[in-house]
Amino acid sequence: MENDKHNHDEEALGYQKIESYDESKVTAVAAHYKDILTQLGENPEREGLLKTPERVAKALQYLTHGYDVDPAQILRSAMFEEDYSQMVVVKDIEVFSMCEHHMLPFFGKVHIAYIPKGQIVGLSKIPRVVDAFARRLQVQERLTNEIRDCIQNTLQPTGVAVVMECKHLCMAMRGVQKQNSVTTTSAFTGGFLSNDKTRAEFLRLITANLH
Ligand SMILES: Nc1nc2c(ncn2[C@@H]2O[C@H](COP(=O)(O)OP(=O)(O)OP(=O)(O)O)[C@@H](O)[C@H]2O)c(=O)[nH]1
Ligand SMILES: [Zn+2]
Repeated sequence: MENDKHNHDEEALGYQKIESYDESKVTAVAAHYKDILTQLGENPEREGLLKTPERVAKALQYLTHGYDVDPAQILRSAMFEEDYSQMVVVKDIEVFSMCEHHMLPFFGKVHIAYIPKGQIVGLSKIPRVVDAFARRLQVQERLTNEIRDCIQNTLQPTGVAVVMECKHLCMAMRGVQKQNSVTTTSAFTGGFLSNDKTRAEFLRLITANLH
């Protein structure tokens, strides 16, 4: 009974609370990681590594749990009619994702704005949508566009703006080894695309030090 209620709540919210893992997937992925440790020249039987394959399998399951989340449903679960038609900006949202090329992290900040057209959304749902797309194998450009498209198509505001600034560990710890470079991507719809003043106002608000 308690369990039924829990599942029902998760369905309504559109996301799963990650407190449990798919044990059969953990076992399968862990077996591969045991082999990988051996291939890397390690001894998977030494004490410090005994539980490592299972930990890595769980970590990867967590870091890709966005595949099991419905981002549009997250927004739909908290949309309210409200007579407010100015820009709403949520800035400095931390984002952690993994590049699909190397499966290494990229992370930074995302700034999001929308201009409501009759409906607003619960503020916390915006970072939840970011996480739903970020906790997958990604490229920064697609992640930026997916967040924009989800907010635009679900909330149907007058415009959406997304700016993301990230460091990519595949560029810092290996490869070209540039530790300080930051990649910025952006995606706009509606007024943010067609109206220079609206876009400038958004860019001013995300760079302003108001608090
Ligand atoms: N556009 C884009 N490229 C990314 C992202 N994350 C990683 N990359 C790039 O994906 C590319 C993959 O290129 P490859 O030449 O196949 O891989 P590689 O030999 O490991 O390349 P290097 O990183 O230059 O050593 C690299 O240039 C990475 O910097 C991302 O989010 N967006
Ligand atoms: Zn990469």
